[in-house]
Amino acid sequence: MKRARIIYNPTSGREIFKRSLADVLMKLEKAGYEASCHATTGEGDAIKAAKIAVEREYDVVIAAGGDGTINEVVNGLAEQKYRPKLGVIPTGTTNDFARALHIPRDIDAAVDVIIQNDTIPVDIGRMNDHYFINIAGGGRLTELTYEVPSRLKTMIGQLAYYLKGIEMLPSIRAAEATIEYDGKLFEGEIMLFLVGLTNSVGGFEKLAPDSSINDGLFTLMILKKTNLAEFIRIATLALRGEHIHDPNLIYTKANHIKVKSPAKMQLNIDGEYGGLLPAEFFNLYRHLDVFVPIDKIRQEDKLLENESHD
Ligand SMILES: Nc1ncnc2c1ncn2[C@@H]1O[C@H](COP(=O)(O)OP(=O)(O)OP(=O)(O)O)[C@@H](O)[C@H]1O
Repeated sequence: MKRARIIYNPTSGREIFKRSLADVLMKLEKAGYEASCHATTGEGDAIKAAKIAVEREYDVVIAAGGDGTINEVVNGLAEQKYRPKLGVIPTGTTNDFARALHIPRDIDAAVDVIIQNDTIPVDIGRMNDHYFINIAGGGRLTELTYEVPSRLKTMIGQLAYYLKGIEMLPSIRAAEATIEYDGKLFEGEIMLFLVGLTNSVGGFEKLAPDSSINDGLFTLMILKKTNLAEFIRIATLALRGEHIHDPNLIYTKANHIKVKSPAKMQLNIDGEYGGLLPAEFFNLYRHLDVFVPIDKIRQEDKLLENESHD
């Protein structure tokens, strides 16, 4: 009998998952799984729980929560030799990873996706010693480091705030940066850089419209030094996916990226504070098998290859 471990964040989103837990366990049991669960207790607990699930050789780990919980579960799995297949039940406030994989937000429908048993191998990002599923990046935000506690939104999420008129926009300053990407070199003043895995991030659903979840490549975006008006103009274009040809932006694909700066530039990884530069990024090609609604995925040519069914 296959064994599934549910790791869920009881505080995620509107705390709806707890009420469905018994139904989810029963549904999995009916589908032939021996299922058990772990409720996370706070920051970092899902990492530990995922590592324990690896030690206990579960066949499947199901992360129920928002992107923060999935990020932690992936951080617990990514370095292990044996990696259980990953199921996702998106119950958070932000569910960009699930959206990119067309995993439904309805709990029952998300469990059905796992039961249907179709998986695809998905790329995972590594920034220094940490793993990410959606996006990482950096920019020089004067003062902001101290104003905003550790739980920063993604860089682009911050852009969304700025667009809504929050007064932090003027605190983005250009800084000198050196960015090496797959043998190419950029040197100059930048406002920010982003390293994306999925196409939709923090409400910007067309941020990287051509990104594939399993081609081994990041979408690298480098926004060169601009004035405030230009910055807002480009962010507005990004809402519509029309930023990618803008001359102020380098928009390209890369597998290995190194960034350094003489300035103190802060990093962000999947919406959390990620320390300061320098940073090195690796794309871990098809590193995790994730349950997906294969019919929906098939409609997207990009993800057609290498699906598996067992
Ligand atoms: N029992 C808990 N109490 C408080 N925080 C928790 C608990 N369990 C996990 N967490 C933390 O909550 C963070 C956010 O969780 P998650 O992304 O699942 O939900 P979310 O609804 O998207 O969150 P948020 O609304 O805070 O953005 C996790 O990264 C984790 O560190």
